[in-house]
Amino acid sequence: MANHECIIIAIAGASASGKSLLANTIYDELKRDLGTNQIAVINEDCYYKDQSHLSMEERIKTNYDHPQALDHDLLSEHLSMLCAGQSVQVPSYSYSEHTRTSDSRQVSPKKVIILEGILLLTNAKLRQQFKASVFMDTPLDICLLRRLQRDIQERGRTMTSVIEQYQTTVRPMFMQFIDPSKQYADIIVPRGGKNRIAIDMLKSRIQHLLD
Ligand SMILES: Nc1ncnc2c1ncn2[C@@H]1O[C@H](COP(=O)(O)OP(=O)(O)O)[C@@H](O)[C@H]1O
Ligand SMILES: Nc1ccn([C@@H]2O[C@H](COP(=O)(O)O)[C@@H](O)[C@H]2O)c(=O)n1
Repeated sequence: MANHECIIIAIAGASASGKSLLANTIYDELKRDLGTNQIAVINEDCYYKDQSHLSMEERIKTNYDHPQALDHDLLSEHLSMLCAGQSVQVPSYSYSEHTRTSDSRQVSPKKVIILEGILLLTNAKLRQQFKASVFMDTPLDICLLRRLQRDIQERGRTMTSVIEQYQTTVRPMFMQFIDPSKQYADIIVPRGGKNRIAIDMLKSRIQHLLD
């Protein structure tokens, strides 16, 4: 597929603010009209830098909420390739191993790409690639409760480790990088990923851009 035009929508905001839920809801509802070949969700977390050369003790010390933890150059390159009609291999990431796995996911060019991730709006090069951007404005206490539950159930963490990480890096980096990046969003969504009016507005905007 050469000279492929694509619409990239970015969804940013705090950890556990409902980014994945919003991205996956829009994906599920639009794929019925567009077909699965025409829309994909890509998670910024897949672009955390590989740390296989570090010991587990060192990996645990990484600040995963700082922009430097992510390979935004590779993400930007992959978006350019997709928009140029080329397939990409999206890395696969393990939250329990704190590094990339040996797997990857092939993503072929799509008309619509929904990106979701905490630090997407902090990077000027990435921002230029987005047709529209969203910031999830969910209260931080709600995010913390959801993260606590999710990280213990799904990411192999303990209550103590989630609280420790939240105090040392997650909250400070939200204040330093993520919250200020809200200024770059086109749409600010309150109350999280089940906000029906926001879901419908974004779907309409995407349909409009496709027409
Ligand atoms: N509006 C909501 N009501 C109840 N639970 C929610 C809501 N939004 C998100 N969650 C739950 O909170 C957790 C984090 O949501 P998620 O969409 O994965 O956040 P993010 O992608 O921003 O980290 C998930 O377990 C999700 O099911
Ligand atoms: N090895 C890692 C990598 C990332 N994190 C945390 O993930 C959060 C971002 O993912 P969301 O799905 O919550 O948006 C981020 O706040 C990192 O702290 C981690 O704990 N370990």
